[in-house]
Amino acid sequence: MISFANAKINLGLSVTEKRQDSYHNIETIFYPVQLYDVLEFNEASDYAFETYGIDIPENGDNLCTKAFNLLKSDYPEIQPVHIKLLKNIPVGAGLGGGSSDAAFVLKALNELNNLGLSSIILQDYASRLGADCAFFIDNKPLFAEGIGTTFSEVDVNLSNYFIVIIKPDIHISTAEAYASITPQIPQVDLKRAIQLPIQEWKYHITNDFELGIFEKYPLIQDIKRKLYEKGALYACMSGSGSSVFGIFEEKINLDDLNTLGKVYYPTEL
Ligand SMILES: C[C@@](CO)(OP(=O)(O)O)[C@H](O)COP(=O)(O)OP(=O)(O)OC[C@H]1O[C@@H](n2ccc(N)nc2=O)[C@H](O)[C@@H]1O
Ligand SMILES: Nc1ncnc2c1ncn2[C@@H]1O[C@H](COP(=O)(O)OP(=O)(O)O)[C@@H](O)[C@H]1O
Repeated sequence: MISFANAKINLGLSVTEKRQDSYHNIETIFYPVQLYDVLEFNEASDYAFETYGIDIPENGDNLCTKAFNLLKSDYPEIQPVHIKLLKNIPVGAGLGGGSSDAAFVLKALNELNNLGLSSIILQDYASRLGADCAFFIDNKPLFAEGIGTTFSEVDVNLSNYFIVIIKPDIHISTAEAYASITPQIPQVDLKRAIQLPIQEWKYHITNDFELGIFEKYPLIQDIKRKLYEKGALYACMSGSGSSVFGIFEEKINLDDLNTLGKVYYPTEL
């Protein structure tokens, strides 16, 4: 079996409160984008995991293995599997690649072993692997609050626009980004603001991580500025960074910005 685990961008993000459990409450809109990791699952006598493509900094077990172990601990009947991951989504980019891999492993194991787990149950397992992970179960645009795992529907469709993502050679740790932020009550109702014409988003929709991250890494702010200079209707850092996305009315080639970072053009498979 082959799964294509896509990335996400955050259309706006407010960090509203620090919680007792050391996490933060946030408000954001998760939007899936067509930039993919590839996961191949083959029958095996013992569990095995291999990765190719972009290097993943070691930080304990890979999230794919964590996902396998988590589900196996509750469902011992799960068959061993050999997982091959082709890593294309940049790491430490705010694109949720690791979380997506983990969510797609949960979904694949559910299917391969006929476990019949519902979306809600899979979301619960996913949220134990990472706050971002639960969104990738249903993998459709969603407004998220709480730690990013309480969802409600949102009507936003960018399929007629062209999205470009630029990832500078900067790795940002999510935990570090949260540690250096001062939570505040949002000035704007994101769910309402997203209903405005996209040309107006830049006046209303912000990402609270930008302030601190731009100060520390001015290159990331330069990328956002460049995207507007090139005609983006809206540009914003994704999640805790370091990638920045621009939404354009029409297809555009931004290869000349590759001195600032790697330029990605997410497209349907
Ligand atoms: C900021 C966001 C926005 O979508 O994504 P990224 O930019 O990393 O992709 C998410 O909130 C990231 O979610 P995720 O990357 O899954 O975080 P986790 O692995 O659960 O947590 C990593 C660390 O980030 C902090 N953390 C995470 C989520 C949250 N709501 N509050 C937090 O304070 C905690 O210190 C935690 O130990
Ligand atoms: N399959 C995976 N892909 C990417 N990162 C992974 C994976 N498994 C574990 N990780 C760890 O998760 C960290 C953050 O991953 P990722 O989700 O790509 O970043 P971001 O928080 O920017 O969305 C990495 O630094 C790495 O140590």
